[in-house]
Amino acid sequence: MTQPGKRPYRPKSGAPAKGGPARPARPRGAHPPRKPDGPARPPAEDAARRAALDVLRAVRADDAYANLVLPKLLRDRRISGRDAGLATELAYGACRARGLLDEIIGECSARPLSEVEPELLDALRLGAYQLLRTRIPAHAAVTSTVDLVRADLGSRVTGFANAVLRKISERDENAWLAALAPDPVTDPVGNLAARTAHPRWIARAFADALGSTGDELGDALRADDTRPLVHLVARPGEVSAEELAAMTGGDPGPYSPYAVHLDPGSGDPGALEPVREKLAAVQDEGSQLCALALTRAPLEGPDLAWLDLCAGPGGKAALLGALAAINGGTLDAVEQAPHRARLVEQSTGGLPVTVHVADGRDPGLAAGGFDRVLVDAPCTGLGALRRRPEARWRRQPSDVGDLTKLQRELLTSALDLVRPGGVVAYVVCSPHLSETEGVVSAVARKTGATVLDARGAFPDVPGLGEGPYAQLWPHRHGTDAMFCALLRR
Ligand SMILES: C[S@@+](CC[C@H](N)C(=O)[O-])C[C@H]1O[C@@H](n2cnc3c(N)ncnc32)[C@H](O)[C@@H]1O
Repeated sequence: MTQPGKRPYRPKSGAPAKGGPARPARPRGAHPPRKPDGPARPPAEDAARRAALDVLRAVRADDAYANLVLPKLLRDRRISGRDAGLATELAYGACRARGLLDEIIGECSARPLSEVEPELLDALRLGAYQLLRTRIPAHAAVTSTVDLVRADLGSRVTGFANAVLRKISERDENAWLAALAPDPVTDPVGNLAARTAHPRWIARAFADALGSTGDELGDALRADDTRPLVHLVARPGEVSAEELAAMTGGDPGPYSPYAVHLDPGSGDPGALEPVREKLAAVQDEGSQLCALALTRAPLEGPDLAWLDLCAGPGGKAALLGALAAINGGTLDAVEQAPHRARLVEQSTGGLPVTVHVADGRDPGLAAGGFDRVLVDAPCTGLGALRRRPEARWRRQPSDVGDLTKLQRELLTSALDLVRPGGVVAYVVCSPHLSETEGVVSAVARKTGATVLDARGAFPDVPGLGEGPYAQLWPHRHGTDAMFCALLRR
């Protein structure tokens, strides 16, 4: 069974049959001989699945990020072309669908999942994903997975793996969902959470923010399985979006005057000449819009001193610094983590930006000393799940409480640092109402700050919500789900 809208993987015709006679068991830990000039490589036909399995293991055992581990692993093992495509589909797909895969594996396992050794469970996830969400023939999915299990764990568990996978293969994904997903009438959010392989609490958070438990909620959740286009930001004063589009073969973005969208498959954006020469950088168009919203809010009086209170790694600081340079102003950029502060220094080199390694809650800067302040606060990142395949299962509802406390403290500090009449933009990459409206309304109540209608600072962007906040969405705008509130002290 394939997901609607997903391009299924089709094995190359003439590919070696995986359902053929069983190969002799390879003793545990044994691999093909190491070539003198490189690392050990598994047989070519299994290189993709081996890579995908190693990514699943790194994500589980080391808390690694799949989208950082996989490209390195493909490079190191010299996996390219069709094999790299398959490895990517399997690794990212199995990470995204993990909760759903586990539920189905649990139904087919004679023992509880908590008693299945983690390395075996990784392999079962890889096999289940192939069975349920690709067009790889069932016998190939089962046999190749059992081969990996045998190579890594020995023959003692191959019978168990084989039995579980064969049982999974008796139904397609829709049939499993019909059996396992909550009833769509009495529990529409639970049903969509299961159908789109999201934890229920995240589907609930999206439903609350959208005011939808129906089609739009489904669209929002499905957007987390799409691969985002790469967006560039043209550095103001250096190059226009039109010039950058001509230099890169991309298209100007629909909303930000500095955005360029690259075609899928245009390769590593870091290798593009305008990016190497710092005329442009990779930045989601939604992030550009939120940084611009700070500069677009109406302001009376001086407008030269700007502050970015959570600046690392420096994407918004670079855009704000370039605009400040054009206006004859300056930007102070605060970042708590020293290594991220160094990234801010790198991204803002040559601009009128001063970087401070400090806690934004008490950065040691003059109270009331700034005309405009950006708080791009640490958050759950639920608005960028499409960028982090494993994130939806790693984040926990308990994360929200700690983060909202920090967010309230940072926003309160920003309102102390801005001058009377000045503007604060509060931004998070999450639509979770506790992190968005909850934080802003609590702080506005406590400090007496005025909440402005932020939508006016997003000209020509439709579908921002009921206001006074601006909420972007991947399924509406093609951006991350960024939230922006504007407050006046
Ligand atoms: C969402 S990121 C900011 C992204 C950044 N504005 C950009 O566009 O590149 C939040 C940043 O806040 C930093 N941070 C976390 N707690 C902080 C604190 N108490 N004070 C200052 N920075 C903090 C994190 O290290 C992280 O770099």
